[in-house]
Amino acid sequence: MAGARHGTGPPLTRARPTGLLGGSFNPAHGGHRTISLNAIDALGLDELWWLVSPGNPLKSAKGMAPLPARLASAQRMARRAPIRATAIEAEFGTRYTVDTLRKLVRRYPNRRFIWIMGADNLVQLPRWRDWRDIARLMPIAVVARPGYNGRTHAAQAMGWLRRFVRPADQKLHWTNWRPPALVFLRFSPDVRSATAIRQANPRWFERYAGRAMRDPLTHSRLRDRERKGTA
Ligand SMILES: Nc1ncnc2c1ncn2[C@@H]1O[C@H](COP(=O)(O)OP(=O)(O)OP(=O)(O)O)[C@@H](O)[C@H]1O
Ligand SMILES: O=C(O)c1ccc[n+]([C@@H]2O[C@H](COP(=O)([O-])O)[C@@H](O)[C@H]2O)c1
Repeated sequence: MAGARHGTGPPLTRARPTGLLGGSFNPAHGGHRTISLNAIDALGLDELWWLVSPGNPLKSAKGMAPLPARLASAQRMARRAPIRATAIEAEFGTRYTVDTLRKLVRRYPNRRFIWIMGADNLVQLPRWRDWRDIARLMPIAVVARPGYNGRTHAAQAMGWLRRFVRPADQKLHWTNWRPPALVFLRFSPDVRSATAIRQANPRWFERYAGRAMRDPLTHSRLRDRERKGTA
C-alpha cells in the first residue's frame, strides 16, 4: 500500500510518474501545451516537466532568443496545467540530454521518468550524444507530428530501437517497463511550430525583454518542494 510501512524498512511510496519534454521553446507554443496535456492523460503522469534548453547542441545560437525569454514564454504557456517549465539544464550546467537525464534519475529517486519527444526528434536522435544510453535510462514516448510520421518507423534510430517498441495500448503501464522501451503516441495532429511563429514575428521575444530568470523553477526549488511535500 502506498506510504505504508512494512517491518522496519523505509516507507514505501509510489514513484511519481513524471514526463520530461526537452526543447528550445523558441518560443513555447500551443503545440507544446497540447501534446503535453495529451501525454499527461495518455501516460497517467503526475507532472510533465519542460526542460528549456540553454542551447541545443545541434542548433546554431543564431536566431535563438535568450534563455530567460524562452523560459518566460514556456512558463506562460504552462499556466494552470500540471506542466512545470524549468531551467534545470542551466542549473545543472548540462547541454547534452544524456547528462541531464543521468542527473535527474540520480537526484529524484522517488520519481519515474519518461522522455517525450516529437517524431522530428526521433529522426535526428542518432546524432545525439550517447543516444542509446538515453534509451537505457528511461522509457521514451514519441509523439506523432505532421510531416514526420511517415519517416518515423524508417528513422535510422529504429534500426536499434525497433526491438524495444511496446504496444500503444499498454502505454498506461509504462512505469513497469524496463528500459529500453519505446512507445508511439498519436494524438490529433498539431501543425504548430516555433519556426512558424518566428517567421511570423521574428522579434517575439521583445515582450519578455529584460526579464531575468526570477522564477526559474530550478532543481533546488523543485527539491525543496519535494522535501516539504508540496511538489
Ligand atoms: N506540434 C507538435 N507536435 C508534436 N511534437 C511537437 C510539436 N511541437 C513541438 N513538438 C516537440 O516538442 C519538443 C520541443 O520542440 P521545440 O521547442 O523545438 O519546438 P519546435 O516547434 O519543434 O521548434 P522549431 O520549429 O524551432 O524546430 C520536441 O520534442 C518537438 O518534437
Ligand atoms: O544530447 C544531445 O546530443 C542533443 C542533441 C540535440 C537535441 N537535444 C535535445 O533535444 C531536445 C529538443 O531540442 P529542440 O531544439 O529540437 O527543441 C532538447 O532537450 C535538446 O537539448 C539533445
